[in-house]
Order: sequence, then structure tokens, then C-alpha cells
Amino acid sequence: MPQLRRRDAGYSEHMSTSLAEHRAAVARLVEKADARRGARTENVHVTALSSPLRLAEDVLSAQDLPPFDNSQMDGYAVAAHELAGATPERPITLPVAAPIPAGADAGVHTPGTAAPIMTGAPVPKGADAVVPIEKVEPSRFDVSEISFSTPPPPGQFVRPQGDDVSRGAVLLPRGTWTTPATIGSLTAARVRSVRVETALRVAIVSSGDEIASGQLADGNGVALTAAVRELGASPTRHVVADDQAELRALFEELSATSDLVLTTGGISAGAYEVVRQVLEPLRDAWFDHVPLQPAGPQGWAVWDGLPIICFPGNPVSTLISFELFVRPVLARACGVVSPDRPTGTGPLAEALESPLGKLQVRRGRVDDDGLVHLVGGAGSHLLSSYAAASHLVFVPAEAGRLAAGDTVAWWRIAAH
Ligand SMILES: Nc1nc2c(c(=O)[nH]1)N[C@H]1C(S)=C(S)[C@@H](COP(=O)(O)OP(=O)(O)OC[C@H]3O[C@@H](n4cnc5c(N)ncnc54)[C@H](O)[C@@H]3O)O[C@H]1N2
Ligand code: MOO
Repeated sequence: MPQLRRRDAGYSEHMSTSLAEHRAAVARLVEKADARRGARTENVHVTALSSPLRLAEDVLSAQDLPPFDNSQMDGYAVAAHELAGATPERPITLPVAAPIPAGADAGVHTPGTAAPIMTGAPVPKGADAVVPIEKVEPSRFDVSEISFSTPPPPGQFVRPQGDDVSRGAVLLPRGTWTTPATIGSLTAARVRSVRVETALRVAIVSSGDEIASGQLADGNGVALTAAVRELGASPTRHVVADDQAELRALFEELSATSDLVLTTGGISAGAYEVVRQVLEPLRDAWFDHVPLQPAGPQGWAVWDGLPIICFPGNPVSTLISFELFVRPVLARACGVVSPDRPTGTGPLAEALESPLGKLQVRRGRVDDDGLVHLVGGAGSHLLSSYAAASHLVFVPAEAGRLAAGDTVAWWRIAAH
């Protein structure tokens, strides 16, 4: 019997030793995959960056930011010392100079004047403060004279050149993940291209004559491709028949072109379990059952340094294997900020039966009032009910049977 802890907590709380061990083994394999890609870098144009990628070297700013002193407010550019002594009782009135819109060239301040200036526009040489339009009398730009009732401190509402970053300084250190903000910052600093670690290359291998012949569509392969791409990794999909030589040749090829392999099918007790037959004899390999339903049969191996994680072929089992064992660690390796699914607990809307000694993972939905409804049965071929569900529901291994109202833990896996 697996060791279990609290009944109402999440999956990791319910994890038996062997589930935890398998999860740790998968985490090591994903680390290995991450190390394989670590040394591989490419130069990417900043406008082509999207999903998180790690910068492979420090990036220096190609210019000062802001590139020139500019106004933080719509108002009047002035030389602060010319307004020393202004009070509400004795305001100082100045003639209005030509307006300075954003996009204007940096000009020179005419002493004794105030120039209408817009947010982001260059502060003219000789002016050193901006008085917001709300603080002048009248609060208008279309006038010939303007009055100030308080002296602005020098530097007021002026964003100095280089305040954010100076040219040649480290803008983003090596190891930073590209995000909308980093991509924007690189663009603003006129950096044209950056060296990044390439995305993790994940090969997805579907095995089975029924898939290779086209008798069944490769639902597993296409679903995992989407799951991997969603995290920002770079998937390739491969289908092989139940042919050991063909599979060996594929692993040989993938060891040169991939960082990680996910296989589906061919690992349980049948006569044509080619994935297990090819990989199990390797020195660094493990195939067994974990106390989980579905997705009991699991395996992994290392082929000439290439980490391979093997899922059972039933479609629901494949997706649950990916969710529980691979997705959390792969998401971290891909720089996903919230790598874990949202979790929670709630009362079951209906009673259920579950195999004693196995953590059962059911598909469900959670009502606005928190009630947990099951969607479809427990069978691992019921992919369409998995697709209709929005939550995975965890039934502890020691439960056997739960009544309506009993609390279960869930992970949210879809927004619908
Ligand atoms: N005697 C036993 N039989 C089975 C056991 C067992 O312990 N003893 N375990 C069962 C469980 S549980 C599972 S899960 C499956 C796992 O089997 P495999 O990993 O070997 O998967 P296959 O036999 O190749 O396929 C199972 C099922 O999934 C379909 N499949 C496979 N690949 C795909 C794909 N890419 N896309 C869509 N569907 C796919 C395949 O046609 C089969 O129907 O073994 C049980 N049997
Ligand atoms: O583990 Mo199998 O995944 O129950 O169908």
C-alpha cells in the first residue's frame, strides 16, 4: 500500500512513495534535457522573439534611455531660477514661446520665456523644469502670457537622459528570460538581435501499427505536440510501427536532433510492446507500474545521453501522464511563470468508486458554488469526456469509495 497523508489535499499530498520517485526520476530527465540544450544558442532578431527564451549572454544597451531629457508632463518648460520668488500673491508672468510637441527636435530655451511642452517632448537646452498645465494660470496653451504662483524645484518633471539605462550598460544579464517587457526594453534600447538558448527540442513518438497504418489517428501525438508547444518548447512528431529496428533507428536519429523524447504506447504487457522491448535492456532504464489509475504503466530510459519518457498509449493515460509527471517540470524548464495548474478542493456532487491502493484521477468540472462534478467515466479511452472537462479530480488511493459531499482535490486544466 502506498504511504498516504491527508485526504483532502492536492495530488502531491496524496503521492505514494513510488509516484514521488517516478516524478523525481522524470524531473531528473527533464533537467538532463535542459542541460543538453544549454550549450546550443542562436542569434534572433528582437522583433522575432516571442515565447520565453533564455538570454545566452549579457545584453548591453545600444543607447541612453531616455535618449534625451524629456518632459514627464504636459505643461510649460521653464528655467527654474527665473521663477524664484513666485507666490500666489505675486505670481511671475512670462511670455509664451513656440510649443514643443513630442517628436520635436531638442531646441534651446529662450531666457525669460515659458514654452508649452508635451509629455515625452525634449526639454530645450537651458530649461530645467516643467510646470504642469494644471498649475499655471490660465491652464491653457493658446495664450501669449502665462503666470506661475510657485517656483518649481530644478529638475521637476524632467526625465533625464540615461535615467533608465545608459548606453553600454548591461541592460539584461545572461540568463534573463525573454518576456514582453524584456523584448520591449531591448527594442527601446535599439538592440537589434540577441543570442538566446534555443527552445527545448521535444520529439514526440507515437508507436503502434494501428497508428502507423492510419487505422487510428495519432491523437496522442498531436495532443502532446500541442501541449509541448503551449509551454514554448519546440516539438516534432514521429510515428513508428511496431518494429524494433525502425524504433532503434528513430532513437538514433533523435539523439542528434532532440533534447527530450516523449513516447506513447508500447509499454505494457502485450506481445508487441516495442518501446519497452527496445529501451528496457538499456543500462539506464526503468519500466514498471505506478499506483495510479489511469496511467499505471510508466517508463523512462536514456539512449546515448538522450532522455526518453514513456507514457502508456491509452489517450487519457497519455495526457494524465504528461500533466502529472512532465508538464510541471517542463514548464519550469521553458520559463513558464506559473508552471503549476491552479489547485483547490471541493465537495463531490456524486458518489464514486475507485480502486483501492491507486490514486485515481478522474475528469470533472467545478460549479460556481464549488461542487465537483465528474465528466465521463474512469476509462482511459474516454478522450472526448477528458476534452469536455476542465478539471482533474484526485481520489486518494485509500478511498475505495467516496460519498457525495466528500472533499476531493482538483487541478484546473482548461478555462472552459
Ligand atoms: N495484460 C495487461 N494488459 C494491459 C495492462 C496490463 O497491466 N496488463 N495495462 C493496461 C493499461 S492500464 C494501459 S494504459 C495500456 C497501456 O498499453 P501501452 O502503453 O502498451 O499502449 P498500447 O497497447 O500501444 O495502446 C493502448 C491503447 O492506446 C491506443 N493508442 C496508442 N497510441 C495511440 C496514439 N498515438 N493515438 C491514439 N491512440 C493510441 C491503442 O490503439 C490502444 O487502444 O495497456 C493495458 N493493457
Ligand atoms: O493505466 Mo491504463 O492508463 O489505466 O488505461
